Amino acid sequence: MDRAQAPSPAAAPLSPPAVAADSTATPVASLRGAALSYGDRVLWQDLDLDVWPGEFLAVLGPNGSGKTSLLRVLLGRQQPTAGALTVLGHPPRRGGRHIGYVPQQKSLPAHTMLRARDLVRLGLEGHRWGLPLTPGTARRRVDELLESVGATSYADVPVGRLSGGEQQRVRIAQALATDPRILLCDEPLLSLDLQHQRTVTALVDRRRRTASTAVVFVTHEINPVLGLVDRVLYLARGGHRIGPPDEVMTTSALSRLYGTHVDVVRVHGRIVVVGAPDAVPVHHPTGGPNGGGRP
Ligand SMILES: Nc1ncnc2c1ncn2[C@@H]1O[C@H](COP(=O)(O)OP(=O)(O)OP(=O)(O)O)[C@@H](O)[C@H]1O
Repeated sequence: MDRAQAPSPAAAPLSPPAVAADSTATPVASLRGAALSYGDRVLWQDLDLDVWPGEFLAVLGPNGSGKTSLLRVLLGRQQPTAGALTVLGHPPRRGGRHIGYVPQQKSLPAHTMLRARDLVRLGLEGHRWGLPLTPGTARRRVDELLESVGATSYADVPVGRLSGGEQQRVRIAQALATDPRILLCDEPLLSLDLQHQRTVTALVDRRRRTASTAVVFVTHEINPVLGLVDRVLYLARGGHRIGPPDEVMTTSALSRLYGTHVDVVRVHGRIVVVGAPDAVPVHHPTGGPNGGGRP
């Protein structure tokens, strides 16, 4: 598939989704012509995207398609190879304020003695500028954050002893400590059972509804968040497709993106993708007029 046939990567910035119907809203993150390559391997390119306050953007794609790398770019931990990018009106930089990050879940070592409240406190202190919080204020804020995710009962338990789902709640409390206007979540549902998946998605959804925090949610599985998603950004083979789930999660859209026939079927309200290649073949640009075609 060459670039002329590439699935219409948004050529112009997209309109705010319904959730951001306020015409005066400004995007919390904007990418124009953004690209990321490692060596001659293009993960994504020509990415034009505005993320709106209160929007729930799901980022999908096979292993190695560059989902985590996109979050790293938004966090200022990775420079895009091309294009322009702003987050909360500025070029992203490490430790930026009002950006919450829930990293990909790795079980915390069993011997970790940090308690749940210590992790949340780190989130609170790590992002503060100016005068430090008084101990009483910090403690109250930590308690509020733990309560907001239903983690009060294990606030003083070392996190290494918590279950995966409990640890995930604490991570979300930590991410909310920055009072984020954009919340970046990297596969927060991984290895959680259905009940914990529901809890985590409900927490994230509540935050965006009560505080208009934009959510960029990397996931392998759209079904647990299907009812919440405003738009999908699907990355594959160095290309991408952006739009509402009904436009992106279709046989024709994903077949074009993958360059091979892929079936997308809906069964009992769930979306099942059949035949998508698991991993991303390495893509070498040929250096054509649009920055490189496909092999
Ligand atoms: N610093 C780096 N240098 C070179 N290659 C890298 C670097 N960081 C990531 N990669 C490669 O870029 C590709 C995309 O990685 P990334 O973690 O963004 O993918 P992903 O879509 O999040 O994958 P997964 O679904 O498996 O988590 C991977 O093949 C990875 O090995």
